[in-house]
Amino acid sequence: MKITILGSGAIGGLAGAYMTKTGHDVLLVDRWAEHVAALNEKGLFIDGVRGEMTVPVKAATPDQLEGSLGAVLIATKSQHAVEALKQVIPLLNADSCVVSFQNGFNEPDMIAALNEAGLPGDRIVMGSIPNYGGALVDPGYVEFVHEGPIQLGELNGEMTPRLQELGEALSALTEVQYSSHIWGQIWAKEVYASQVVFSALADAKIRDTLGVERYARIAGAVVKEALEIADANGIDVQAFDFFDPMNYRVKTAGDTQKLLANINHAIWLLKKDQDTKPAHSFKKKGSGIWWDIVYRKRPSETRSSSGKLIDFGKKTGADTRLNEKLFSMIYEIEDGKRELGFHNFDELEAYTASIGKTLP
Ligand SMILES: NC(=O)C1=CN([C@@H]2O[C@H](COP(=O)(O)OP(=O)(O)OC[C@H]3O[C@@H](n4cnc5c(N)ncnc54)[C@H](OP(=O)(O)O)[C@@H]3O)[C@@H](O)[C@H]2O)C=CC1
Ligand SMILES: CC(C)(CO)C(=O)C(=O)O
Repeated sequence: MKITILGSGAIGGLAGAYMTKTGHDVLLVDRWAEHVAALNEKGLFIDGVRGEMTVPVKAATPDQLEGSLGAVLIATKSQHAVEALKQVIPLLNADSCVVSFQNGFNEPDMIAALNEAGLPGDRIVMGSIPNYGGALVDPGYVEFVHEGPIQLGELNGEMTPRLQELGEALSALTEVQYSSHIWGQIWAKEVYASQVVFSALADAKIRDTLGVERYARIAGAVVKEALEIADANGIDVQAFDFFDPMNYRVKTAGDTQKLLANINHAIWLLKKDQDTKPAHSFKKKGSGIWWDIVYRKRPSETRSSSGKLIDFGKKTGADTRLNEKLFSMIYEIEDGKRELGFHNFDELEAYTASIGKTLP
């Protein structure tokens, strides 16, 4: 199966390297010209949870694309998903397969862009959520930060030959979980993402933010509200390895303990592979949101992914105040109007109490 990956950073780069290594015909595409040059000259260097290796890969910039692309995986940040897709629309046809291989509610916008070009978007687009983690450190260098499965599914829930074929190719990297409810899976990652965004209010390790009960309680309240936004939209939010929505439907103090246990379990899952690698000093200490703000010094994908959660909430009249406050604090940090730091947690804690959303 020929596979073209648009956006070959942490997520796209790792998938592309492992699939290439097992003999698949993969082209890694990225708009960062130095990264593409390094990939072609030296291959992709990977370190982190599985040790070090260099994988020779084929890479190109988007303007070099021509001919048939095979299955297209879009692994940019969500704010770049549609523009990445639009670049390749002239090379697609009604039988093409395009996978949103990233976080965020990207599929409806991708379908709309394809429909606008006269292509059957709902047939072409497939959904996915990668749950392994990494960081694009330098051109040609990705740190593999934690293990995790990939969820993959047709938007109509069917098991199709192309889904199976792509799943088999991706299993060169990690476990592929076929989902008949991929939209509920995508929502689950976005609901959970509210606590990921929360942890980026300070330049600190996840264990020092979500790992502290006082802060985990605020994060839990934010995720609880996000889940209520999903409920208001009639979404069947699915569980995944870091997150079980059942644990966030809090009514009693006992329920809060279950929620805190879920957060601790997520931290354990994200960190367990790193704990066995004391020789490697991990560069990525927080989430992808933290990585963009602190390490790459640029806006994260919060506006384009979590921002849409607020739009979904407003459309259905759900209460979005806590998530809106949190995201506005991140936007202020990105716009240089607010400092990163633990004072942000104090402010959000006070706001949570002021609107009566402190967990019991
Ligand atoms: N990293 C992680 O641990 C995890 C990430 N995810 C999700 O996966 C997605 C990808 O994240 P990640 O791999 O970290 O992102 P990275 O920033 O590491 O990589 C994305 C790459 O795509 C490039 N790009 C942007 N627009 C285009 C375009 N139009 N054509 C070609 N290349 C383009 C970017 O270039 P430029 O820098 O110029 O924008 C960048 O090099 C995100 O949605 C993220 O939330 C999910 C689970 C874990
Ligand atoms: C799962 C998690 C939090 C960790 O890699 C992620 O999706 C990210 O870093 O953006």
